[in-house]
Amino acid sequence: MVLAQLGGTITRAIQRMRNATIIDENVLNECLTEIYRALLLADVQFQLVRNMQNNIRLIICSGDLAGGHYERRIIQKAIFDELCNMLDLGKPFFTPKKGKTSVIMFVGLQGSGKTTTCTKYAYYHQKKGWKPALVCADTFRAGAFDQLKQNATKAKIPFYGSYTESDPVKIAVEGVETFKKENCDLIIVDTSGRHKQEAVLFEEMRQVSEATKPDLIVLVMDSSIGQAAFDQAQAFKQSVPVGAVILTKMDGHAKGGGALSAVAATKSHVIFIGTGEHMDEFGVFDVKPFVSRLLGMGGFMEEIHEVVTKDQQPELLQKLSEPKLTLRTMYGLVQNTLKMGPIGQVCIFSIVGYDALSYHPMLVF
Ligand SMILES: Nc1nc2c(ncn2[C@@H]2O[C@H](COP(=O)(O)OP(=O)(O)OP(=O)(O)O)[C@@H](O)[C@H]2O)c(=O)[nH]1
Repeated sequence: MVLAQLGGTITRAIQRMRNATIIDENVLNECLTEIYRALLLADVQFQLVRNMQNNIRLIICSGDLAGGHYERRIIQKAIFDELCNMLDLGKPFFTPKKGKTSVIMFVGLQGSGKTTTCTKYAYYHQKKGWKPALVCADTFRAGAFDQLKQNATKAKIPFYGSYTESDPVKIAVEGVETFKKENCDLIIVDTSGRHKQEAVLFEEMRQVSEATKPDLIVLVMDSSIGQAAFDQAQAFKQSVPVGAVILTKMDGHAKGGGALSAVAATKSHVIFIGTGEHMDEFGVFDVKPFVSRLLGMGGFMEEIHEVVTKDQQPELLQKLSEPKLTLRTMYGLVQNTLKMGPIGQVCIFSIVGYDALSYHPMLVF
C-alpha cells in the first residue's frame, strides 16, 4: 500500500462514518478499526498503532461527538494530530552551523542510499554557501570510494579516501583532520553498509564514531523497507547514538509508515528525504505536509506555500468561510492551482488547507 492508498482508505473510512445517520459506538469502532488496519498495512509498528488508538479515543471522547457536530472533522483532526505528534518529537536536535566545523557521520544498511545521500546532503549545503567535504570510510564495498569520488567530482566537493588503506577508522580520522585544517564547515563521513546481523561491521561503526567524535550521526533508511524499519532503526540506535534520520527512495513505492516507526525507534527526527537518484532530488522533511500526504489530505503543501504566501492565506480563508463563494474567488483558486503544475497532480483543497474547505458548504469532499 503506497501513501496515496493509505490516505484513500482512511478518507473512505471517515466518509462512511459520516454517511451514517447516527454516530454510535459501533459506527465509530468500525471506522477506527479500518484506520488502524490501514496504518498497520502501511508499516506503522503495531505498538505505535495501539498507542495511537488509545490517544484518539481520548480526544474523541472529549470532543462534541454526542451532538453529532463535525464528527468527521474531529476524528480526522485527531488522527492528523496523533501522526504529527509521533513524528514531531518537540525537542531541539543538533543542527550544524555555517562557518563552524561539524562532523556528520552517515550510517545505514547496505544499499539504503547512504553514499548517494552523503553527496546530496553536501550539495544541498554547498548551494547555500557552506564549505562541505566528503570522507569515504567505506572500505567494505569494492567501488564505494569510486562512487563517492565520482559524485563529489560532479558536485565539485572536496573528498578524501584511499584505494590501498583497509582500515576505515584510519581513513576517517585522516579525512576529518585534513578537512578541519582546510576550514571546511561540514565534514561528512560515509561508512560501510551493513546488515543488522553483522556484528563485526557494527563494531567498525562504533570505532569510527569513537575516533572521529561526530557532532551528529545520521541513519539513512530506505523508506520502502516496511515493518522492518523499527527493528533496524533500533539496532543502529543501540550501537551508536543516532541523532537524525534521512529517508531515501520516497519517490518509489514507499509505504510511509516506516518513517513513523524509525522516529519512534531512534527517538530522533527525520531531517531530509531523498526523492530520486539525482543530486537535487532531496529536500527538508516537514512533518505536517508529510502527514497530510500520508492521509491523502493533499501532498503539495510545499507548492501551496509558494503560490499562496503566508500573508495572503488569512484573506483567502476569510473569503472561503463566507457562505457565498464568488466567481472572483473561484477564479483566484483556479489560477493558484494552475501555478502548482499539472492539474492531475493537484488536489484542489491543498490550496488553502483542508480545514477551511471541509467546512465550506459548497465544497464537500
Ligand atoms: N529512486 C531513488 N533511488 C535512490 C535514492 N537514493 C539512492 N538511490 C539509489 O539507491 C542505490 C543504492 O545507493 P547507494 O548510495 O549506493 O547505497 P549505499 O547505502 O551507499 O550502499 P552501500 O555502500 O553498499 O552500503 C543507487 O542506485 C542509488 O542511485 C532515492 O532517493 N531515490
